[in-house]
Amino acid sequence: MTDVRVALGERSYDVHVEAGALDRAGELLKPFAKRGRFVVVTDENVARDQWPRLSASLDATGIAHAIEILPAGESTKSWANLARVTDRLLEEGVERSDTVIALGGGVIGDLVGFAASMLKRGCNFVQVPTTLLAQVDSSVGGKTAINTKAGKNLIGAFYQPVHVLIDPTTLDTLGRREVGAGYAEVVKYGLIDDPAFFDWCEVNGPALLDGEAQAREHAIATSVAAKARIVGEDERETSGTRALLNLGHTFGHALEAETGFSDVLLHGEAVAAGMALAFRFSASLGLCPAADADRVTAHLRAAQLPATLREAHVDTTGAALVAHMLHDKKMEGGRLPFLLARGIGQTFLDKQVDLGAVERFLDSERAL
Ligand SMILES: NC(=O)c1ccc[n+]([C@@H]2O[C@H](COP(=O)([O-])OP(=O)(O)OC[C@H]3O[C@@H](n4cnc5c(N)ncnc54)[C@H](O)[C@@H]3O)[C@@H](O)[C@H]2O)c1
Ligand SMILES: O=C(O)C(=O)C[C@@H](O)[C@H](O)[C@H](O)COP(=O)(O)O
Ligand SMILES: [Zn+2]
Repeated sequence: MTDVRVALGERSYDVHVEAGALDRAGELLKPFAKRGRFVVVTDENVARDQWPRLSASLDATGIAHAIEILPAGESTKSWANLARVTDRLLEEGVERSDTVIALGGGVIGDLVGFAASMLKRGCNFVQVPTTLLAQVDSSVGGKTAINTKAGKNLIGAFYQPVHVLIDPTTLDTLGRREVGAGYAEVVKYGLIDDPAFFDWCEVNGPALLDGEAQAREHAIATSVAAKARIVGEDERETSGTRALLNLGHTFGHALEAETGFSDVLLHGEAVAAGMALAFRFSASLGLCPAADADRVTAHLRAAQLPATLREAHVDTTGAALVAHMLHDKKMEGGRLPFLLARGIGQTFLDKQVDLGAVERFLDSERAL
């Protein structure tokens, strides 16, 4: 069992990690059920595999509940579903001091968090993440959003949950491909500033991907602690510290846009390819040893994650990918700050990157 505090003044909250916590959720979440009632939003797969556990626990504690079940997948992060969730919360008579539960992966967490930020100008929400990606990354930190025609997460808000409840055993029903996608965001913490954790991933990644409980819990606890520390330092991504969490995402979001935010390329898979590209781009600029870029590429491939444009199912020009990047939220004064690396565990934000060089690099990558 681990508890991590996200320290944000009056918006501080705890992230509670405990195997089996979902079966005790009624008791653990009771303090947030102000009127003895929760509205839970989830998706169809989680409704089938994990909702029965939460619902039984709420029943056992005498907490009334209503549930809204959305379709699964990235396309659920849409204006239409934002309207559907907010309409349902209004129908259910949710008040500002009530708490909505987001039960699911990053898609549900991002969408429901955004809906909660808008409902009567903000009601409480609890994240109960059920994918590895959501447990190590998206449930913590308060970035909420939907996708639009122009790109990824372009409409959203910083809006913190009041609590995060993580039960690693919910991952027992998650598919191998989705576990792999979450693993990319685990590896990210090692690559950002924790080379010893990257070493740990090289040794223990296979066990984690196989669902070995100890490896899984260590990865979740380490990732949540890293994310809480970074978010605590720079909640709204203004100082440059939080931008480190965007390693691989400028390339990755462009790859997701190119594949139409579809099942062809999951977010975590796009991030894996994006991190490999960021390391090889850094090596091509002479910033990072080629051996480190090779090590990153090899580790992601060993985890069956894509590490090249071809492996990410993207066959387009550097210019087309850079055009997607111009929507990146890090754009500042017409320039795009890039996350580059001097080596494993030495990521930094470079504000002077020439987009022409990015374009030429991506064109050269098409041959791989
Ligand atoms: N807010 C943030 O800080 C942040 C961070 C990282 C990623 N994200 C966002 O998260 C999203 C990706 O999240 P994701 O990878 O969790 O995808 P997801 O939410 O689409 O879940 C992946 C799939 O797994 C299914 N699923 C979820 N839990 C399950 C379980 N326990 N058993 C069986 N099936 C289960 C879902 O139904 C879905 O089909 C992207 O939109 C990304 O932009 C946000
Ligand atoms: O929490 C953050 O900050 C992150 O950047 C985490 C990322 O893994 C996540 O995908 C996030 O949603 C990307 O944010 P965006 O601002 O680039 O949309
Ligand atoms: Zn991400």
